[in-house]
Amino acid sequence: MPPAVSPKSELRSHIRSARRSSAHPFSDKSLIEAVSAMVRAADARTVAAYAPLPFEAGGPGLLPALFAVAPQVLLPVLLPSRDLDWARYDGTLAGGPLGLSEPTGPRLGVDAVRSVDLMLVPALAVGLDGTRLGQGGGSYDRVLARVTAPTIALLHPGELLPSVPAEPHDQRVSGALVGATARYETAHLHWTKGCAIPHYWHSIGLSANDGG
Ligand SMILES: Nc1nc2c(c(=O)[nH]1)N(C=O)[C@@H](CNc1ccc(C(=O)N[C@@H](CCC(=O)O)C(=O)O)cc1)CN2
Ligand SMILES: Nc1ncnc2c1ncn2[C@@H]1O[C@H](COP(=O)(O)OP(=O)(O)OP(=O)(O)O)[C@@H](O)[C@H]1O
Repeated sequence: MPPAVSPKSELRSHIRSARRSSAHPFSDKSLIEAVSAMVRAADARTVAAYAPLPFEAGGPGLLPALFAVAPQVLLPVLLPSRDLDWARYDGTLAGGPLGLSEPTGPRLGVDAVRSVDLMLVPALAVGLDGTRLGQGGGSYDRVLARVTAPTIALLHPGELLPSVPAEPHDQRVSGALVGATARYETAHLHWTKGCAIPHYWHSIGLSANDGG
């Protein structure tokens, strides 16, 4: 008998192989433009972000753009427990476990994210209710439970799904920013029902639903 494959791991493989088989230059560019506009409109001082893995939404231009627009950017450092410590991004990264690029500065502790103004969250897929499918370490379930600021997952086109498989421990994101498919499109902001859209995001010309 073949080994049982969970619905989450099946969807992870599907999205990982889809990401590997097509580049998303318009998506990455539109995500970077939208994120920069959101940071400016929110006047966010401290933004928690991530160093995109190859094929992850945002691409190699995400951090340089954020560094230029946000006074302080925090990046995750994977702990042996799979919880996440945080350190300030100073423009340099070093190789970490699992092919990750991590910041090299002083570790600020797992609670440093409690005081961010905005969190950008890596994800493979998000459901319309905000349920997030990640890499499978359970790291962001722990992190999202600590964060009160808006939490926005960055996605490539086709990765915002009607629903994704959920388990009781899954923590939802407040929204998902989905990158564009063509040169002149903008990213689309999907806001999870029940989360109020901060007023400043109405003004930045993103295509968005109206939350709830
Ligand atoms: N850019 C980024 N940084 C991040 C995360 C993330 O999802 N993206 N994390 C989120 O929690 C944490 C790291 N957790 C991770 C857990 C598992 C794998 C993993 O299984 N990687 C696969 C390859 C993935 C692929 O091919 O796309 C592997 O090693 O086989 C990666 C990161 C913290 N930093
Ligand atoms: N709050 C938690 N504390 C400890 N372990 C947890 C917690 N939440 C989830 N986990 C563990 O992490 C495992 C993987 O969770 P899940 O499949 O939801 O990861 P994910 O959200 O896709 O991954 P990631 O956040 O790292 O990208 C779960 O099976 C569970 O054992």
